[in-house]
Amino acid sequence: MLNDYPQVVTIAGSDSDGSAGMQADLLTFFAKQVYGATIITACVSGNSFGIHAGVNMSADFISQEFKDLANDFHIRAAKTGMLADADIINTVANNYEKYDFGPLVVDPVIITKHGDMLLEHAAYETLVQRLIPLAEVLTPNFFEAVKLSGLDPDLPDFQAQAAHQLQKMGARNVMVKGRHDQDNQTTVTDYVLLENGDSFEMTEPYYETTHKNGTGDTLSAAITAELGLGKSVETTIRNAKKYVDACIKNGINVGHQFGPINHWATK
Ligand SMILES: Nc1ncnc2c1ncn2[C@@H]1O[C@H](COP(=O)(O)OP(=O)(O)O)[C@@H](O)[C@H]1O
Ligand SMILES: Cc1ncc(COP(=O)(O)OP(=O)(O)O)c(N)n1
Repeated sequence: MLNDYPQVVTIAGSDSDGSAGMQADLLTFFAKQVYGATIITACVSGNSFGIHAGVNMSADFISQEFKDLANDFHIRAAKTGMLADADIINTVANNYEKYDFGPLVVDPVIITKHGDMLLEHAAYETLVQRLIPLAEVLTPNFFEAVKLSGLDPDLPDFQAQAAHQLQKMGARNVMVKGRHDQDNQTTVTDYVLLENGDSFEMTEPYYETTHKNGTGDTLSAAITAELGLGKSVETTIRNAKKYVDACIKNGINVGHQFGPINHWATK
């Protein structure tokens, strides 16, 4: 007998240290009990000290990956991660529009929390024009929300205003993740604006740890997995936040500087 698991796909970069990128996505898909396929856009080489080299896949190769999956699989939800440049964004948008891969979670990956650039500056406009309108759920971190919305991060209600701005730019549901770079911080608050105009905040403790690579990928992959399982957008976002919180809280001892989170964690 063959068991049935929903099939989902991550359209993202490979990160050699396994802490982020499609490796974090696949670990999350496995933990969430969905089958994960991959459309690889780029490969970066690095370790817990940072990223040291990278190569991008060609547009033809990425299109072939889409075609091969579409010809054989029933993909029920998809997410994007590192897309590297405008050419790759256009290729991904064109192919996503061509095939039925279910709802799209767009994690607008621009820079890692350690300062490594994963998207060319010249590609921001393409991200806005081509990908944000395709997003069922858009999950910018605080920095990405500043870049994409153009709003002043010091506004007292910056996250809410940015979420509304990004929704006007075409994303159906927007989660603007909270800052976690401030002195004496005790909590992190993410802000969510749903398609119907409802909004809510999610606050969890702030964990002071060197092991938090891949948090954004894990969150967006968990949302994708549960969309693939047929859950509502609000439920997937709430559950994803709980999952990533557990993954950060119960760390694992891997790497000598900035390590991964723990995808085995459940609470
Ligand atoms: N140190 C931390 N303590 C608690 N929660 C965190 C911490 N770092 C990130 N998070 C949470 O992890 C999720 C991913 O956010 P973030 O790390 O900002 O994304 P990205 O990896 O895209 O920069 C969010 O829900 C955020 O609130
Ligand atoms: C290939 C690749 N490498 C690194 C990242 C960054 O992961 P993310 O979860 O977005 O951010 P950090 O929390 O690790 O800074 C990526 N998306 N893709």
